Amino acid sequence: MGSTIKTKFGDLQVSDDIMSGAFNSIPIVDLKNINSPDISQRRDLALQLKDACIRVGFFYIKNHGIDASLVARMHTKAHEYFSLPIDEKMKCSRADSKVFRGYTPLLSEFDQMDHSVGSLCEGFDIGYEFDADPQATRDNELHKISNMYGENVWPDERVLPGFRATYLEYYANLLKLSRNLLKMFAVALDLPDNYFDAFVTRPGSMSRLIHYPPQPIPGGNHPGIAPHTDFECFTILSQDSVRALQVLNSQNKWIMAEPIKDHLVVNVGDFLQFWTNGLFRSTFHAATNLTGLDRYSIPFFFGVNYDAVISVLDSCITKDMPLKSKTKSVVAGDYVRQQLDAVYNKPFDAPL
Ligand SMILES: O=C(O)CCC(=O)C(=O)O
Ligand SMILES: [Fe+2]
Repeated sequence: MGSTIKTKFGDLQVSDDIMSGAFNSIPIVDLKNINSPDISQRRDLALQLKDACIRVGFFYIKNHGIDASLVARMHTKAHEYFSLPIDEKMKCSRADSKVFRGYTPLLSEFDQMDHSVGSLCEGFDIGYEFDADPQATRDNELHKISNMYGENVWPDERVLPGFRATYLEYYANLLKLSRNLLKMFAVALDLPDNYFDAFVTRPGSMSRLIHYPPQPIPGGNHPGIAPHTDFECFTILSQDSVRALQVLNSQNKWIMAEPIKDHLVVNVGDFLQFWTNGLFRSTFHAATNLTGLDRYSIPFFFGVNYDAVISVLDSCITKDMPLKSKTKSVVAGDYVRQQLDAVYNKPFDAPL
């Protein structure tokens, strides 16, 4: 029993079983000491994160400091947005954006290797803007730095009052948490805790609201999002109480990432996998909503400055772990554009 999935990193042989409820296999990390003045407590946290990133590439976080009421308000705004008439949603069409921002209707995004079946989800994407970053330096015109910076598109304030303000507040809070977490990753890699700071002064981080409707034909299993890895450093996901997210474990079995109240889900993305020469796993995951209920999720994809060059860390290239990728450096914005093009415009014809 099993099947092969074609991925951007090559073919994967996966078991068809879904181990449901097995969230013991996805560790829970308590972030209460993330800002502790006691360096030994922070180092202990960094080691827990390191273990999760090496073994699984996925973990839940609790005591993360994102206010439950802010998360609830954001989910309410997502419901309100997706409940708008399609004509109103299409006024924000992503297809009109040069930087992949705005509204993507049902069945309009694809597996990066195969565009034959559209995903059963609709999405609304935003990206970095100075107003979403209380720490913004505003010392440059972003669009001159990388062609991945650009304008966000927003629904009319009269149609959806408070939508923009709530999303920017949510984004700003997630940015702060992500910059903090990245410091812990630096410690986990035996680097100074500010090692990555210069990479994230204007981080190319997108966030999206996603709505997965119930299966149109009861009993169907149309994928909501095909197996993929995320592109950036890591993703912080808020899912509602409806299950759908599955994670491929190291035995290539799907594990259901059950929703846990007030916890967020974090997964390693391609940049951290690349930086660490594969030590941290950018784990394949997918979402299919079989519940008969509407499901909403809100990923925040924490990246680095789009103009930043990411080079494999020397400390992660050893005799036992020679360089795994074809190239030693990538420009962040170029990589993300290439990946998003394969989702929306033209599939990869061969693995990377
Ligand atoms: O909705 C989810 O649970 C996962 C979404 C996801 O993996 C993505 O947008 O990259
Ligand atoms: Fe993802």
